[in-house]
Amino acid sequence: MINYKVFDDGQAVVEALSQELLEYSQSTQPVHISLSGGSTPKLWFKYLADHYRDKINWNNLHFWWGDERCVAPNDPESNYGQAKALLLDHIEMNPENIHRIIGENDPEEEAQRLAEEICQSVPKVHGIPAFDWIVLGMGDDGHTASLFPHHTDFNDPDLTLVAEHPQSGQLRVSKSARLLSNAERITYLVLGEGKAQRLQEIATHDSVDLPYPAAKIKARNITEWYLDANAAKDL
Ligand SMILES: O=C1O[C@H](COP(=O)(O)O)[C@@H](O)[C@H](O)[C@H]1O
Repeated sequence: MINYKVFDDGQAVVEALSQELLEYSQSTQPVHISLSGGSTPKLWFKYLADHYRDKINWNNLHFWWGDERCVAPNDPESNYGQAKALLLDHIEMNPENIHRIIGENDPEEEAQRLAEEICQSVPKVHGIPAFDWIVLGMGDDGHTASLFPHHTDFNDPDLTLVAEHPQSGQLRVSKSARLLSNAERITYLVLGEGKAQRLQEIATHDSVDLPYPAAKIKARNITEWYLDANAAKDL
């Protein structure tokens, strides 16, 4: 049974996510959170900067990313650059708690460096780093992070990898399926009518019969989908 949380609109979705982040920030332990890239989280980042800047204890949180385009942070394609402009530049957060994927580095070396940083910083469960909360998006094609349909090795033993976007050929550094799946909690954040058909397909098929990483990757404990009414219209 897929755990859907459907809200009237995107604003209501990001308000709910912001409340979740606020609760994490009240923890007495450091909390490791992985943010999604792409266009969908823009609304959330802006909302956090506008409404939660002074409420959240940012320094209890560590921010990571699910994936990054192999570009510099000032490139409009950069996931980190987007989060910086919309959120990080507007809050007081210790720079040491911001673990960006360095998109301008050599991709293979960066994937290796990132895996080492994760291993050094994130507490392990079953011998694998276990993020407290991973927020992921879903592309129209069913990809998540930079794990693409028909191009993902779900048995890859590595924690990170270099992926090539199947259409554009753009290189990206991504968390692997193994690392994502060891999270305590995964929240898919999916907004808009453009995603409705893919969501309907995922809702009506067993994930083993689908090629979509977003359908297959589930957390150790909680896997949930935060949707607006447009995205959920065919469920
Ligand atoms: O998890 C993710 O999902 C998105 C999907 O992007 P969107 O533009 O449709 O919101 C992906 O491309 C992104 O890099 C990733 O972090």
